[in-house]
Amino acid sequence: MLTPRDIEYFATRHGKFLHYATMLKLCPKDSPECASCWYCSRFGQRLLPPELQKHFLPVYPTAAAAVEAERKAAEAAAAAEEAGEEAVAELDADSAQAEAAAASAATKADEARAAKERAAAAQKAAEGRFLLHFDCGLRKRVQLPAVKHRPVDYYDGKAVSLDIPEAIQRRLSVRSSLTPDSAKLILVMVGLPGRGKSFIAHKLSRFLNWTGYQTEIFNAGQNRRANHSPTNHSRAGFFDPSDAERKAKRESIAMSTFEELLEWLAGGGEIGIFDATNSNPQRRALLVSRAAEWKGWRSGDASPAAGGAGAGVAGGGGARFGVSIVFIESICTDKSILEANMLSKVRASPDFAGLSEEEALSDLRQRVSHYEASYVPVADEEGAYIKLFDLSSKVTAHQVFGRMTQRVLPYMMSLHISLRPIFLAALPPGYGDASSRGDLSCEEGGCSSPNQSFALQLAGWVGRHAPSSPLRLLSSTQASAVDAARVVARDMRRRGVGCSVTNVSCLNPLDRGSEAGEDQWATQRLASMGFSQRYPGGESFADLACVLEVLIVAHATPCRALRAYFLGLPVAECMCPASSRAAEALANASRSVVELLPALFGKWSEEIHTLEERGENSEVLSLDDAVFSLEGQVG
Ligand SMILES: Nc1ncnc2c1ncn2[C@@H]1O[C@H](COP(=O)(O)OP(=O)(O)O)[C@@H](O)[C@H]1O
Ligand SMILES: O=P(O)(O)OC[C@H]1O[C@@](CO)(OP(=O)(O)O)[C@@H](O)[C@@H]1O
Repeated sequence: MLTPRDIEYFATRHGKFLHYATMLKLCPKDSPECASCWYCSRFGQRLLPPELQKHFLPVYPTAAAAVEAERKAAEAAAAAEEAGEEAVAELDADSAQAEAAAASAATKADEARAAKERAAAAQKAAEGRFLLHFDCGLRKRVQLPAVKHRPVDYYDGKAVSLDIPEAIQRRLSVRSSLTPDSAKLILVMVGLPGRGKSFIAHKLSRFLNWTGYQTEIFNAGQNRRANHSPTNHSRAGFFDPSDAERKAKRESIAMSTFEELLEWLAGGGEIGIFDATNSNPQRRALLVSRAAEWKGWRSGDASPAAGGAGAGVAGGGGARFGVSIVFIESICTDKSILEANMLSKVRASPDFAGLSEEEALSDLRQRVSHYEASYVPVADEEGAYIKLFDLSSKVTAHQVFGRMTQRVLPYMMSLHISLRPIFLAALPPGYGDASSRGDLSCEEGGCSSPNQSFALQLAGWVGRHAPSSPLRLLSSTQASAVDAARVVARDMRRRGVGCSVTNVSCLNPLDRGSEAGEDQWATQRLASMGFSQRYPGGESFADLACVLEVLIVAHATPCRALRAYFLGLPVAECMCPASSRAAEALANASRSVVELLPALFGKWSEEIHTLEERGENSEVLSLDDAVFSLEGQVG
């Protein structure tokens, strides 16, 4: 059964969500799009399922107008016919009067015909297009205003000239030369030591892998440490730019690391992150020209004519892959941040093993001053870049185009280094994942008891374990999760701890499409699905990963997907309960909370907590606290 939230969910994911109404633009009948259309595959071509009609008030402004016009036209035609008959009847009595009546009847009949034609045209225009006005209880009923075209400014309706001024054309050609969706992307880190380059690279890699792009980091420092003795290659002197021999060695290490990256891209990788200081324009120019001449051919490959797995081919003859380079530069001038960064670096990096903290700090400072001597920030002429200033308090972007690159920018803007634990609480089966989407007993008339007891247990656990600072609680928009969040929040506030609750539909469970409700093999199937494989008429893990931007409390699938993100594990693997104890805890009825704890370098560790049979505070929470009207959610 479909619920209002199904549509809200659909609309949110498919980007056609208008505040109070959802616009579904259905495919033209029998068009090729039908085959790939989510709506068509689920509901059949252009048919509004009866269960949907039951839950929503369908308002078809154009179609309704057509029906209404048709009704009026029929009325007018009937009236005209009647008037004509009356005129004929009266013809003998008073021919002049009858003639007038007949003329008026003819006019009315003409009007009726015209109205009918208008109605038919409107009906045709409305075909395949419905405006669903839904009344889901979460949102107020609104009557959509009739859509009427009116000029919005003085450009409206005026013909355009196709002669684009030369200056604009020049800009546009640069723009379009940068826009092609290259099959491969190289992110080149730039910045002095201790500016968070490796930290950012790790975060980016985890995020991009999570969203489905094969991403790998190639770190020049790591190569140096692996292939050269630490005595001669770790101390500050090795980084002295005036020492030609050492400089050449550093260049050679960097370029061979870059070659490894290219090699990996040729083997199927999609995004390579090159982690080194890349702190001067000469080095960066070298990387750009090497990537430009590289076409994805590995030394041992057969001739270009043999083709290959290369997707989006950019560039001319014989090109195998298109590859773009974007510089990611971290600039930080805040002295106190830098001091803290230096400390964390000398404590973590093997370069400083065997030195006291003081010696290590002094060596690192000297290394930084060597780099400062030749460091030049990335300039516009060098190509595309994203620059982060002082912990992303300012972000600038230049020539950031293309599908993959555009994924990176919003992530960079929201990147932060604050440390806070994250608790994932998955609702027990029967509340989302295990049944069909939205097929919840809670949905219609309050919660069933297992859910209440889970909410009480969770509240009790949070009361005992959560910090005394305000808690931010995110839940899905499904009633069971909303309920649980509300119970926890009430309890927190009762204890005098602030708790804000946000309900977000992107935390709703994975849509299992036509397989919803087939629970006996759901877990098995879930475990064997690939990252991008979709449930028939439903969604894939990739779809889920694409919409999750905020974190916590919901149903098993989004919780497991979030855990994969934080721990940098493959989403498909984490969906399988057998893959780890934590995955199992988020998949079965064990009623657990998985705590994700920030570790060094933006990494995370996890702990599993099992909720006790009865929450500590269950006695003070009345069941009425857990049951509430969804209407109350609307401000
Ligand atoms: N955008 C940033 N600006 C400044 N410092 C950052 C930033 N991001 C992370 N950091 C901090 O920088 C510290 C050192 O990071 P690291 O990645 O080793 O630097 P680098 O690779 O540039 O030498 C980390 O402890 C991290 O907290
Ligand atoms: O070749 P450049 O661009 O100097 O960058 C590589 C160097 O960057 C450093 C700078 O300190 O990276 P990292 O901090 O990641 O270890 C050195 O270890 C590494 O040898």
